[in-house]
Amino acid sequence: MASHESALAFENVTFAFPNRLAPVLEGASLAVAPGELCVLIGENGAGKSTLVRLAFGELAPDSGSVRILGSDVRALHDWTCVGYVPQAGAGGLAGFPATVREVVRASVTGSHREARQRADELMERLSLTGLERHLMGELSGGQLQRVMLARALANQPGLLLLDEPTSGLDEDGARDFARLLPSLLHDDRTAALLVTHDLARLGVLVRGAHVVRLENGRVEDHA
Ligand SMILES: Nc1ncnc2c1ncn2[C@@H]1O[C@H](COP(=O)(O)OP(=O)(O)OP(=O)(O)O)[C@@H](O)[C@H]1O
Repeated sequence: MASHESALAFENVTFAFPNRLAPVLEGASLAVAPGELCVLIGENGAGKSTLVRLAFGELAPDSGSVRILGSDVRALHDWTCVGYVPQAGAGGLAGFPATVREVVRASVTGSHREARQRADELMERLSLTGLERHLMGELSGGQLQRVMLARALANQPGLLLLDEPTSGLDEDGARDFARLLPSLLHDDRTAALLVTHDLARLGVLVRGAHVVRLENGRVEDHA
């Protein structure tokens, strides 16, 4: 598939931190098609977080290009087409004095009615029904992470970036998250890049996914 049709495309990307001689990425290429779930694995220090930071345009490649939905990330103006789910606990919302409904609704752009409908739909699909009036501080780690996912999907992004979304969750929390994610992506044709070192716990999710490995600065298909 040509890169302009990919939800996320790294083409021959090389990147080194200024204070380091060895590049973290060295000719790395990766294409995530619309609607595709791509799981990126790799050893500690392989460069997974660096790759995500390049996808956000927070770091710029020394050579090669990073494109999101056809636009070079440096020229991307409307970031509502990208959703982000941080590591469990990293969202910083646990102590936020707001209810689940307020947090999800406030993430939807659009009219009051649209926001209410979309938030209600997301809370239902993420098994948050019944928790709408709960304060963020009253939720378990798994419930909090599902709220983070609802927020990230609020505006039907074309691309979702998830950085170790299940690390720090207990078994049930990780399993629920992995069970819910694929159908949500599928229904909205949302592409996703999910970074993890925890393939085993993502069982269900990984079965339908394109799994790639970052090793020696390059991205290879995982056998
Ligand atoms: N700001 C920085 N300056 C210099 N080197 C860095 C910086 N950030 C990361 N590195 C180095 O870049 C390499 C890749 O780090 P990165 O955090 O991207 O790996 P990772 O695959 O995400 O690892 P982990 O699974 O441990 O999170 C490592 O050698 C790391 O020490």
